Amino acid sequence: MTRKPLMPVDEARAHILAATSPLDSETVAIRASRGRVLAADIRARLTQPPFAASAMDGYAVRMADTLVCPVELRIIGETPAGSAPGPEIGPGEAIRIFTGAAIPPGADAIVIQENTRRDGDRVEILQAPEPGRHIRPAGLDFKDGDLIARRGERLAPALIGLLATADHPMVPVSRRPRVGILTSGDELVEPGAPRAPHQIVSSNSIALAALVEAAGGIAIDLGIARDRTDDIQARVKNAPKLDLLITSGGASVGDHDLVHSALSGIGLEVNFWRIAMRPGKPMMFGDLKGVPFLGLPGNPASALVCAHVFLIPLLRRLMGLLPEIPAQRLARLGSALKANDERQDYLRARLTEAEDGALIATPFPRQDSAMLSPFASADALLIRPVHAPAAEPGELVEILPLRIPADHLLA
Ligand SMILES: Nc1nc2c(c(=O)[nH]1)N[C@H]1C(S)=C(S)[C@@H](COP(=O)(O)OP(=O)(O)OC[C@H]3O[C@@H](n4cnc5c(N)ncnc54)[C@H](O)[C@@H]3O)O[C@H]1N2
Ligand code: MOO
Repeated sequence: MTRKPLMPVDEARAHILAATSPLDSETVAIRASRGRVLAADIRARLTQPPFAASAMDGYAVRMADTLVCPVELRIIGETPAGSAPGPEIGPGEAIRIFTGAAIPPGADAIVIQENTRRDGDRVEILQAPEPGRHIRPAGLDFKDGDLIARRGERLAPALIGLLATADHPMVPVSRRPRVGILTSGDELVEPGAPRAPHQIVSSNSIALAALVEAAGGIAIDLGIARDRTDDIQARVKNAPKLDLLITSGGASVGDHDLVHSALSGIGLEVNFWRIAMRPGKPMMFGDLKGVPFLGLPGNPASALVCAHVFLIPLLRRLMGLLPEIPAQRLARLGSALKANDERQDYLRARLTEAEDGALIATPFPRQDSAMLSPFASADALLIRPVHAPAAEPGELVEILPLRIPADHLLA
């Protein structure tokens, strides 16, 4: 039996991204916006700081009075943060001022209190300030109407703070993708449920749901379908409204691998099936009556590798996220590797640091796609290109970090 050549990983990802588009938007309170993705450019609604402000506790003075120090000035008022600016300072005068307070008219420098000696309503300036020293001009951070955030940016803590500062109590964000996750297999039972000796505990939908939620989506569990066409179809048909359907298992070529035929019976149009990737070869992508469909292999490591390589970019696309700085990094290989075949390999690997600070990626010796224990302690996926020649320790290799907090893990 001859087969079409397997589709390269990059091509498969490009197909997925080309076939999907960002979801519509909604408005949320800025306090509830962490991890969401801006659906519009945002402009400042005020100038920040709105007034020239002192950056230190001390005395507002006129430069002209402090050219020769020490010099004694008369204190004509006191301005804490939150008060209206003090009266205009005339020659020989100063105002006691605190961090964040408005600079009084006439003042053009702040002398920090450590450089003064106070005596009643008089202050001795011991050291001449520099012009404008410790004064934050109005608009130092941004001005009213400035573009301060772009559509497609993820709302991380600093950006949330910026938008709050710019007087935005509500922000427009893209809707969180609703992702239905269907598991299939007669051998599977939920954790904690009674099971026969020939059954195993289902983990894929749970791990995938965790990844979907971490990436900013809403995971909707469609349960475990038995290896029967009608059960697979019924669970999909009865699902609530979805933006993406994922299945795990039943993607391969065995007599009980029914996902393709069952979903084709209810309108699935396959975009591609089988890719040049290990693990993950039987992955499928298509469209089920307008809902994108990603059929992941059942082996737990295969499902999760495919999720990192395809599902996360797909969720990013649905949320309209701007392209990120490529997540891939270079590391030194920690152990020898054999030549690779026609499938791009994603090896679960541990990262350590060399004395010079460089990363060293050492693949786990066992890479069986049924094994989750190496995956759970892996720091990265080490990517072996198609037909890569044998490699020696120390050679540079590409890795996809799993633990460095990328923005998709902030949600
Ligand atoms: N003749 C061939 N056989 C297989 C091929 C092939 O090309 N020709 N491909 C192999 C590859 S590669 C993979 S990957 C698997 C994937 O097969 P399926 O997607 O059909 O997955 P299943 O057969 O349903 O399950 C595989 C394996 O994973 C376990 N599993 C399934 N779901 C879960 C779950 N939710 N939680 C935990 N474990 C799960 C299942 O019990 C099986 O052990 O096919 C190869 N075969
Ligand atoms: O793709 Mo399978 O995932 O090689 O085990």
